[in-house]
Amino acid sequence: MSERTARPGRLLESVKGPRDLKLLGADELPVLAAEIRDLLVASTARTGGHLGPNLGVVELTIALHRVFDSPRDRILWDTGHQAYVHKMLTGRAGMFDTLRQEGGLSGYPSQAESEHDIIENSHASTALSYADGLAKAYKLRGESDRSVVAVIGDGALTGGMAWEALNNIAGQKDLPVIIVVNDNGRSYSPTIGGLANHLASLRTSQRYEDVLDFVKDNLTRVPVVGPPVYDALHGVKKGLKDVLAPQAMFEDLGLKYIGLVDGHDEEAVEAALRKARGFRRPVIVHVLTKKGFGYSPAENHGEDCFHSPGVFDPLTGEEKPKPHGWTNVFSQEIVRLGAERQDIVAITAAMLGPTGLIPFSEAYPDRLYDVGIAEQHALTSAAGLALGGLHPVVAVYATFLNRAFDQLLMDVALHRLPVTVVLDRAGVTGDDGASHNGMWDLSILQVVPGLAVAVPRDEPRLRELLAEAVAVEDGPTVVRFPKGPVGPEIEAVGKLGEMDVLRAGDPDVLLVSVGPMAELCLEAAGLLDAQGISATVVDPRWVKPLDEALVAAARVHKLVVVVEDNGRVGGVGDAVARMLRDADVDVPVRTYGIPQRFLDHAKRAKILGEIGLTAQDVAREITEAVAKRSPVLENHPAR
Ligand SMILES: Cc1ncc(C[n+]2csc(CCOP(=O)(O)OP(=O)(O)O)c2C)c(N)n1
Ligand SMILES: CC(=O)[C@@H](O)[C@H](O)COP(=O)(O)O
Ligand SMILES: [Mg+2]
Repeated sequence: MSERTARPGRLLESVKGPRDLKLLGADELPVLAAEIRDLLVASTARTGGHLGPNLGVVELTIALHRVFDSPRDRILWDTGHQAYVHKMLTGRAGMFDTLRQEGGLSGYPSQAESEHDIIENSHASTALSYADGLAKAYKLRGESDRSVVAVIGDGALTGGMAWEALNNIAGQKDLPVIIVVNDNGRSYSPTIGGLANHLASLRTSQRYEDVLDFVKDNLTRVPVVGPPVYDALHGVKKGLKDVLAPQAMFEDLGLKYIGLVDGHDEEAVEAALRKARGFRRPVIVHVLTKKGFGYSPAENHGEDCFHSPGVFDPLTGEEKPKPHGWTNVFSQEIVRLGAERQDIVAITAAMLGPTGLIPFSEAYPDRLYDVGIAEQHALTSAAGLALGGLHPVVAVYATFLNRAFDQLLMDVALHRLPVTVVLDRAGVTGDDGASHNGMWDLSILQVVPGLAVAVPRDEPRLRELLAEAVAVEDGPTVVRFPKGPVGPEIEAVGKLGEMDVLRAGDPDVLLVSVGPMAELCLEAAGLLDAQGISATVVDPRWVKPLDEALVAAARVHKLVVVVEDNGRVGGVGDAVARMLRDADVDVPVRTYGIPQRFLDHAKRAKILGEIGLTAQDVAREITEAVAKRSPVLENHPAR
């Protein structure tokens, strides 16, 4: 590839929208594709982002925008992580140096950015349902000439919602929904399950590999592909078609099927899409692509084809090393616990690497279940495993647990089953925007009877609380921790019931620190001290159920303050207030947490500053609150 900048190349620069794209000649498209790949690599190298998935859909996206008339026709991207190319072709190529930066381009489709983005997704397997609804709406409004195209990956196709939607779409013969299955054989890691095995048996056909290699060598490495190359290419493709049977499965469901289509042959994809558009009924276009295509460090990145690298060197693909993080600690500890306890099994919903379960899967391959992007199934399957005498540990991002709430409530908790849910990426995550902040779990989990929730403040506490969680055998447990590096170790100076006292104070303020908020709380306590306000800092460790010792502690303080990296509504702060109310303790309770709104993408530290989750903000507000209630403190010489 040529030298990379985060600026679009000449041809890409000239494409201000799909209309310009349609004017390009066939000979210009490989050049455009190469420029898009250059920009993808250059920009994600600087900002991090979903490189592999986007490298794989370059030709597919070009073809989609040449065939359909967006935004009148609607192109929906399932999950939305692979929409960078779509952004580039809809007038946003010049903004890629701002990708995932504050005020810059979002990493997912965004209505605010473009009329070409109608859904703001990023949780997987939803696009077919949106498409179903949109197409029904257009039909009812007499706009059936509009096409609705949903692009869904083989990974997202493992999600239950996708199958619920397929069932609906297939049942409506006059609904012009085009489902493009972008089949690259991978989620983060290879896609699992019966469907995936079936697709894999076609993909791994040697003939097909030959085609991909041929395309790779001839189509993308030269700026312009001449007729001899295409002739040869189509010759090979014809051979391929003769050998591989179409997917009977989709046709059996009642969907028209077009495939297999070589997703890196732009002309072939265009032809397939035009044919699909002509049907005016539900149709599947089965496109084969290679994740990371055209950038060898991604293609050869065995673990996940550079699904979402952080900052990296664009020339070598070498990633900036990540500091020791919470996920690593969990990763090590679950392996250790697995050695002690043969009944511990682990479950991931298609996120083996990101949740730190690779070492567990290597140590105990028979005790690891990747269930696909299927969080709901993960929880109820865990219930089954527990009913069968095992102790499942379900490792999932906090934001994705939202989907499996009912399963946790009814299938696990109602049965008082020993399932431990480990929530990674809890709290403000930042770069991935509104949908990826883990800011709801501590609120929704409050209502689950019999569930115990632990929030470790540092590495030793994560090890300790995880061990305590898997030791619980009469009901479910949750352990939650944030994204990123684990902070300094904070030793307790005493105990109040089962709570750790991190700082002993006089009876002014009781600071209840939730997990990693301990650092902030101790700093705030120091700032308060300078103002003549004494703060006791406690870490409950288990935030559900709350320790009864909190009631006695609250009674002897003038103000109780709860600091949590979770939505302010319904979280630990509200639970503390309720507990004190129920115990007739008349002391004001303040909660510092995430305001109840969807947060724009930015760095975590920046967001925390903006929402007032800093030691300075918390100390200042406490000082004001205390001053209002205590004339003695108001007259303190420090102020
Ligand atoms: C409900 C949900 N669970 C997990 C994820 C995390 N996730 C993001 S992309 C991805 C893999 C998607 O695979 P696929 O649809 O095949 O797209 P590809 O990246 O291969 O193009 C996963 C598991 C998610 N976005 N949503
Ligand atoms: C699209 C998606 O849901 C994930 O790929 C997400 O972007 C991962 O973020 P992390 O970098 O926190 O693993
Ligand atoms: Mg895939």
